[in-house]
Amino acid sequence: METSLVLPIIDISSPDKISSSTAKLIRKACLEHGFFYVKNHGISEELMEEVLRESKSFFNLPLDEKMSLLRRDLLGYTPLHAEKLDPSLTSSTGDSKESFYFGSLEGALAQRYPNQWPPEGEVISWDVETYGASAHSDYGMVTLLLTDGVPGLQVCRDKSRQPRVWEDVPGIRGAFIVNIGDMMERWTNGLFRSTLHRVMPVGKERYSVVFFLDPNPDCHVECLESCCSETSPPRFPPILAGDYIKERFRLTYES
Ligand SMILES: O=C(O)CCC(=O)C(=O)O
Ligand SMILES: [Fe+2]
Repeated sequence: METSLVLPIIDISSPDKISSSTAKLIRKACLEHGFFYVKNHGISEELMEEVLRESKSFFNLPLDEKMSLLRRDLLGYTPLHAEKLDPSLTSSTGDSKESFYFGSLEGALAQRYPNQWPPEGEVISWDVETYGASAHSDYGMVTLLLTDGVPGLQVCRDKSRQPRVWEDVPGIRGAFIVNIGDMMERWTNGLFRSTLHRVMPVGKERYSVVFFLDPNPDCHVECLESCCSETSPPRFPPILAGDYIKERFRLTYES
């Protein structure tokens, strides 16, 4: 059964003076759902709309131009059906989703993982395609999601329950949807929840822009002292962030 989920909407205006009550609200949302909205984040609606417009222009480029930017070392273009976010699915076709990944613009990470960009002035307009992403949780720490308002995103709050119960997460104009990723779940010993989610096709094109905040590749991710005790020992072995992400990508692209 699919219902709409009412997630907390957290006002983060004045981040320099973020009050302890706001921090408490964020903590509560991470404990309860691993998903919430943030509003008054300081990014203008014009900029959010422009980013969605540029995305449409990029994905409307001829396939051979997009393929010339094919994903190398995690970053670049991934064509339709190249990813299967739920590697356990037995169907042979991957997700009905095209992506363009880019990372840091400067610094050591940008040198290690160079971005690929289309030539300037190449992006034009509109296309019709349906995007879907099979059930998965995100790999990193925190994800910020901007959608064009077309529905499709659903979460499953209890991944251990069968059959899975999926609830719609509607977009809220001007707000970002925020969700916790697996490495944050590992750090907090499962206290902060990395919630299973998916995107259902809704019969029309849908654009989303996603920011994945990941630890640096050489970061050791292991249970924080404050999140474990004798009665609640670490549930996940320590991992190196770079190795973990690479393995998740491998499963996504090779299954
Ligand atoms: O497009 C969306 O709403 C979510 C996309 C997503 O879950 C992802 O890229 O990890
Ligand atoms: Fe996701």
